[in-house]
Amino acid sequence: MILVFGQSGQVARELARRVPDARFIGRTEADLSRPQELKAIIDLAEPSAVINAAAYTAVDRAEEERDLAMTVNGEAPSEMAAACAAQGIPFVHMSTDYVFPGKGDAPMAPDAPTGPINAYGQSKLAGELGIRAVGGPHAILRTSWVVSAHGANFVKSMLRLSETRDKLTIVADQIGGPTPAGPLAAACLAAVEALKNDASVSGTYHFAGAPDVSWADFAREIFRQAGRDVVVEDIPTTAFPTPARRPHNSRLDCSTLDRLGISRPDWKAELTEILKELETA
Ligand SMILES: NC(=O)C1=CN([C@@H]2O[C@H](COP(=O)(O)OP(=O)(O)OC[C@H]3O[C@@H](n4cnc5c(N)ncnc54)[C@H](OP(=O)(O)O)[C@@H]3O)[C@@H](O)[C@H]2O)C=CC1
Ligand SMILES: Cc1cn([C@H]2C[C@H](O)[C@@H](COP(=O)(O)OP(=O)(O)O[C@H]3O[C@@H](C)C(=O)[C@@H](O)[C@H]3O)O2)c(=O)[nH]c1=O
Ligand SMILES: [Mg+2]
Repeated sequence: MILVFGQSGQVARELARRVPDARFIGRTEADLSRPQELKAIIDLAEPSAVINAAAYTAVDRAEEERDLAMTVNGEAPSEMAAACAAQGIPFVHMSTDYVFPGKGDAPMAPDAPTGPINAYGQSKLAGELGIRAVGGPHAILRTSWVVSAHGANFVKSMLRLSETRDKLTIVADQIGGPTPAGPLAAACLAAVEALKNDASVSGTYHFAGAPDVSWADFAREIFRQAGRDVVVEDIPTTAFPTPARRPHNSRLDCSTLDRLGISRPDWKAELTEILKELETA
């Protein structure tokens, strides 16, 4: 039995579709702000693998709640990794493009130097370092710009804004790969299988949708596919002030994914599926 931390989040819901017999632990059963309780939960469940799909993901709010973000994203995953290592079972975790400073325009390889420029990124980097320090069989999948028919994400924000606006200004100088949560959940499961067969695939991987685009281009494709008549105006990041700084370059070099037997998903095709799901919801 696979144990999943997270229940209502984007990736947790997509995992539930693919492995209905996994056990999903929500916030009421395991609060990641209390990491010291996680080992007992894992020990008691005796899972064959653990996937952590829970995280503090409110990027702007994290600037105000640094300690909470650090506990949930930094300490909790390290505790999970330690419990998994003690049992000798695979631990799969997700991290983010926001661990990088985002300079230049070349895609970042998994071993490129990190240097987060916001509190969320710092907390996610702490989680990565903790998991690696434990040293058990693990996979860290760094992903970016996750979207799905559920939860809070850019696709749903854009559709909501289009109800009241016929023109939007969207930043065009932050570039990255929008990542559909369904294929990301499948990638987590592929990582579990790969680790079961061969623990030497342990390490950090990049998994993002292709092709890389700006948020403005992403918004235009959302409105095109959804048939919404909204004009998107390109603006620089400086014209859209937010509490958290965001990296300009979020391109992830995903070329080592073949070690897990997977490749980058085509986000435009997946967006079509997400919009269909939202229409019938
Ligand atoms: N969303 C994105 O754009 C990106 C996400 N990632 C990473 O991918 C992974 C999955 O993200 P995604 O599915 O989008 O995240 P969501 O924000 O959709 O879901 C996060 C989940 O974590 C849960 N959670 C938050 N705080 C706690 C807590 N203290 N105790 C227990 N559970 C908690 C939330 O529960 P509740 O519903 O009760 O609040 C929610 O179910 C995360 O590791 C994230 O950092 C990486 C790059 C981009
Ligand atoms: C609503 C809106 C957003 N924007 C910009 C702000 C921001 O740069 C970009 C995306 O906005 P969001 O609030 O969705 O971005 P954000 O929540 O920071 O998304 C990030 O979440 C975390 C969890 C990650 O790990 C990252 O990979 C990334 O997905 O769009 C505009 O330019 N105009 C607008 O009208
Ligand atoms: Mg957000």
